[in-house]
Order: sequence, then structure tokens, then C-alpha cells
Amino acid sequence: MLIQVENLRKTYVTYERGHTFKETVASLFVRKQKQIPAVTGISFGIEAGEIVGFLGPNGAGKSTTLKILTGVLHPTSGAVSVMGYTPWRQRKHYVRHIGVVFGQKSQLLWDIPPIDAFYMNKAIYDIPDAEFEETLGRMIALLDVADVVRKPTRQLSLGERMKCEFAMAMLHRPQIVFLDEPTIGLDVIAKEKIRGFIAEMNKQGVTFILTTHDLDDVEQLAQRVIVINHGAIVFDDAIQRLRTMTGSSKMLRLTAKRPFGQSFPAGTRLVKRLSDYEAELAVDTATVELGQVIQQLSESFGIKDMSLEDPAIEHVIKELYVAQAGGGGT
Ligand SMILES: Nc1ncnc2c1ncn2[C@@H]1O[C@H](COP(=O)(O)OP(=O)(O)OP(=O)(O)O)[C@@H](O)[C@H]1O
Repeated sequence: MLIQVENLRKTYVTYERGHTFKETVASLFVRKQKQIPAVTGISFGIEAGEIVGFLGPNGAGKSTTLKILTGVLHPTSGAVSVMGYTPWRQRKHYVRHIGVVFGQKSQLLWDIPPIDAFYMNKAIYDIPDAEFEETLGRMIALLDVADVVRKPTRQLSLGERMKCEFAMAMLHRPQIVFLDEPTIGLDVIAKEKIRGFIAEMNKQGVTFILTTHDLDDVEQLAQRVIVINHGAIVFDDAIQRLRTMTGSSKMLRLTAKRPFGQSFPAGTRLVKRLSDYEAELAVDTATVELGQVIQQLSESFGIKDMSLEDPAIEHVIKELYVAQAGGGGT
């Protein structure tokens, strides 16, 4: 196992200042402690070569987990082993094996071109000349940034800068790369380019752990998803399993020849009636055969047009969040 996390907890401790002037002055003398349980005992393992997506609503504890895994934050309790390292204890040696890209925080230097920052990293990581030139050439070609890397960073578009952030993160050939919202704010084309790059690096053996609010990132990249809510894991499995969690495993959009009546075939649920002739049905393929449903629909209403889709993953995720909000923590 490349990454092993056991019962990880992080409780932030902050001090209340009070709202009024009097309370603020009083808080200088007697500080009232406030505990924020950001991660409440999570465990998981990640194998080499995986791409794992971390999903969860705002404040769920994703960044906190990622910060602990990259060694910048100490947990309150629990154990983490990444390639045999305890990230926050052996940070100096550990960081040579990992890469980090934060969509909201640049690793490049604003006033100098990325290429100069790359050479600074070469020195920091002590990368041999030949290895560095080879990796740099490969990254520049893959990301198509030959001209871009020579312009001052502050002149770059967000998409160009993100490509350079990725190039920089890969120069010391990390085996694991942590990504925090890597496609945030990017246009469709830039997103595709970045996702293509991640997939290519993964083919070459790099393990990726990414947090994102963009479900397309997850759908296109991750084989596995860990959903975290209120600091606890509420789902950890293959992305395909997420789709089937709502029970209805196929969405059927139908345009009929005759107007719909009141009843639809058993094993289907009317999701949306778009008109007298158009409707969206959820088909529970665990209890009824799809072919049978289609035949019944054809007999009852006639089929003018029809499409079949998996349920939107967004829908499943929303249900997971809601279920947790009602059920409290684990
Ligand atoms: N330095 C800190 N001090 C106190 N509380 C913090 C600190 N950092 C995060 N928190 C709190 O811990 C909880 C988890 O935050 P975290 O940033 O890990 O969530 P997240 O899942 O990454 O959210 P987002 O999607 O909004 O980035 C939140 O309630 C947050 O307010």
C-alpha cells in the first residue's frame, strides 16, 4: 500500500475574541477556547497507480486531510504512512517524492518566468542535469508551453499558469502528486488539457490524489472516489458504484407517439414530465428488465424517440451530502 491512513483526526483550536469591544478586551486576559473538529477519524489506503478523487461540500475536511498528507499540518491523532514516511515528521526527505499543485495557490514566482523557477527547483531538489533536461523537454511538449515558460508569470493567463504549475510539480519526478482544485477557474479547453496531462502521467505510473468540486474532473479521471462530509468518510468505492447508489441505475428519456396516461410500467419512476409526450423516467434495473420496460412503454404510448443514460453523478453526491447532514457524524 502506497498510502495508509488510520483513524486520522484533526481538531483546530481557536480562541474566541468576542463581538463587543468589552468582550475583545476581556478575551486578552481570559481566552475562551473553541474546538473545530475538521477531520473526525478517517481511515483509507491508496495503492500505487491509482487516481483517487476527494469530494465533499465546503468545510468537509478535504484540504485539512490533504495538508496532513503533504506534511504541512500535524494531525491531532492517528497515523499516516506515505511510502513509508510520516509526512509531517520526515518532511524534508518526504517532499522529494511528492508533487503538489494547488489551484488557488501558486508555486511559481510572480515576477520571473516559469523557466527560471524551474531551474530554482532543479537546484533545490538537486536534480541531475540530464534528468532535468529530459523531464523538462517532455513536460514542455506534453503541455505545449514552449513559449509560455519564458514569459513573466504575472503575464500568463490562468490556463497557461496552471500548465506551468503542473510542469514544475513534475520536474523532480514525484511518484505521488496531490492536487487541490487543479482545474478551478479554467475554461473547457484548458481543463481538457490538464486532465489529459494527469491521465498521461498516471499511465506512466504516477499516483494522483485530487480534491475538487468539479465532478467532470472526477468522472474523467478518478477510478475511485472518497466522499467526505463533516470530517468523516461517507463513501469510498469505485466511481461506477456511486452511479448505482440511488437505486435507479438508468435514466430513460422518452418522446411518445401518444399522450402519457397516469401510470408508467412497474420498476420505473417518473422523474420529470416535460410535456404530454415527453418524460424522464428512472428505471430500477435491479428489479425490472430494461427490455421489458421499453416494450411496455412502446405498447402503451408508442416510442417516437428515446435515450438512455446513467443517472447524473451530481444527483447521487447531493443525496450523500443530504443524508449525512440529517444523520450527524459517524
Ligand atoms: N486554520 C484553521 N483554523 C481553524 N479552523 C479551520 C482552519 N482550517 C480549516 N478550518 C475549519 O475546518 C473545517 C474543514 O476545513 P477544510 O478547509 O479542510 O474543508 P474543505 O473540505 O477543504 O472545504 P472547501 O471545499 O471549502 O475547501 C472547516 O470547518 C474550516 O472552517
